[in-house]
Amino acid sequence: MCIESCEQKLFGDPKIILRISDDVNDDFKSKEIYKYLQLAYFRNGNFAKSLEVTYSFVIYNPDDSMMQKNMEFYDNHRNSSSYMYINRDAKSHQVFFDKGIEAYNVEEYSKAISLFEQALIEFYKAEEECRAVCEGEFYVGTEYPETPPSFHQQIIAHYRKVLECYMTCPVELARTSIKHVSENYLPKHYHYLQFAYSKVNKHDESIECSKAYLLFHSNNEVMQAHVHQQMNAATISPRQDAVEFHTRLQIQSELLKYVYQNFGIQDYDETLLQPYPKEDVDASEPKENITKTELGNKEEELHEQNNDNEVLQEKVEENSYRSGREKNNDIIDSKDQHNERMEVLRKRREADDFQKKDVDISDLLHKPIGHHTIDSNKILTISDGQSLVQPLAEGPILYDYVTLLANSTQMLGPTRFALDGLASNNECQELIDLELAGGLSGDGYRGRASPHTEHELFEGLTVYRAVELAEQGLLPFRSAQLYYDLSERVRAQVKAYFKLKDELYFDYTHLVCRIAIKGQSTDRDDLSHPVHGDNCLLKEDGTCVKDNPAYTWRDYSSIMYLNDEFDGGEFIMTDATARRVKLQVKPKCGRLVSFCAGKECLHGVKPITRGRRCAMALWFTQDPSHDEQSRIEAKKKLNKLRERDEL
Ligand SMILES: O=C(O)CCC(=O)C(=O)O
Ligand SMILES: [Fe+2]
Repeated sequence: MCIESCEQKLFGDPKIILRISDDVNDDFKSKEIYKYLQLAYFRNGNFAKSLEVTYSFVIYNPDDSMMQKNMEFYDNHRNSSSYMYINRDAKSHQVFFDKGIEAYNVEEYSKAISLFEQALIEFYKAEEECRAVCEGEFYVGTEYPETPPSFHQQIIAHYRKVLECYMTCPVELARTSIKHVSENYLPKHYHYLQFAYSKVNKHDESIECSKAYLLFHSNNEVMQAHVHQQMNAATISPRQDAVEFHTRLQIQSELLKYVYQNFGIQDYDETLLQPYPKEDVDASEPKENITKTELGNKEEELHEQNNDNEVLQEKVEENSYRSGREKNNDIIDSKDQHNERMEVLRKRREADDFQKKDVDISDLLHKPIGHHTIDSNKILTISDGQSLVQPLAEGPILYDYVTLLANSTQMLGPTRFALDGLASNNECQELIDLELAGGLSGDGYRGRASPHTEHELFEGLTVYRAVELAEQGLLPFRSAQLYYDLSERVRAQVKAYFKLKDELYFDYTHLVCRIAIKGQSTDRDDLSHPVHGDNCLLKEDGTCVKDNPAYTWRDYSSIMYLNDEFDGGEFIMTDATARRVKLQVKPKCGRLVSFCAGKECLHGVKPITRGRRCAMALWFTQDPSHDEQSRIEAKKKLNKLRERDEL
């Protein structure tokens, strides 16, 4: 009642306020109105204004051929150099954002920071205004044509419309033309800011921005790596502005989903529920240089997105159109400024292209995936500690005799690490002897002696069999116990390093040796173990799907190597193509590699061309229903054997 009386005072009797038709509204939205306006200005002899309106229209509607022609007319007009190209509808958040990118491109990071920060303030202000408008007038319209809607139907319809309108706000604010919305627009701010802040040594602010970005795309490897890399990251929260926005967006989306699901609404636009769809991590290469290549890509994206703008702005010249200039200072480019900006962009892109260039994999594309790889131009070889900067541990190292060799960042992807010294030379030798004495040909592979390559033999020994043989007096009890204890040592370290809160269970414990078959192993181009993910099936198109018969419940994998007296046999990790090797680790006694079991950690083993390569391979799960039963049995037997020994 109160609102109504205010409105009546201000706008008069609501009954006589005519509703603006959808057609008129649409014309305003698509800026159709400018077509009339440009003609009116032109007829009136106000070329400057006519150009301004035409330009503003064309930026938004680049496909309109009639207005494009008008634009050409102005371009060719003898006085055109004296007119400015002004976008009268430039949104201030976008203006600040574009200028932020310009500053970033010329490496003026402090300036870029203040521009991006201002862009965020403007964005959130505009988003709030947008939502306020959503709460405005509502007409049920034609949705219930036959009978007038009931009170309850009207409420649902209104509620739905308001929520849908809310959800379109961030999308509309990222719109650059009638057909183009700058994808991922808001998160990009945080992406740029995290980089800019770290450049000016504001590391806490940088982490806040990485964490803000991760709210929108929790799988982004670059941001994850950035957060992991920082010791104090756990104590820093994501930016408050992003948290508030993201939380509200999620609530709105949940409410809208509820409306769709509970009021029988089937015909709805699913994209509305998720304005920032998941980033396709698979499609992007693992980034080796944190943020730089990533930002390089973003720039290109932005460049494309602004292309229409740039083509038009290229024709701009310094001039005397004072009033417009004063009014629209921020959105005017002189030709010189513009050319200079383009040159900086071009150089930057060239540098990034160079960085992005890597070994060509096209020759491998017709070969079955996983079986053949090629080393990246920038392949990283981890062979000993000295070749790497002392890494920052992402989680605690439990044993003082252990040294961290590489963290996730240094291993060029998320959820991985390597360390040295987890087993002594004597311990390694004892396990190798154990395998020699009790290992079975093709164990774990239905007895196939060469399950991965015809050039090698494969043998394995489970912890259960080791204990069983010890029980029968065929193997030393001590060695079986050592096998069990060492695997337990690895489990504890993996759980600690990855800071896992839930329990980590063994899924499978295997002592394995791969043996080069003499005489045929030197001239081969296959792998000892083809590239794969441990919980997914690698498809020809490079995707890795968590499906039967893969061990989909596996979460983490670890290999602890026992020796180095062989040729080849490097553990390798590839990029998402599964063909380009980005990283290789040379096995040696006590060296552990640990990594995620999924598609983000595609790995394999290079051919062993001489000798016998032994390792303890362990697969872990957080699903208690897959806790390795035979291992539990083995433990019981070990306890009994110990008691027997002690008696
Ligand atoms: O032995 C290695 O280095 C890796 C083996 C492996 O990836 C596997 O058995 O799944
Ligand atoms: Fe594996």
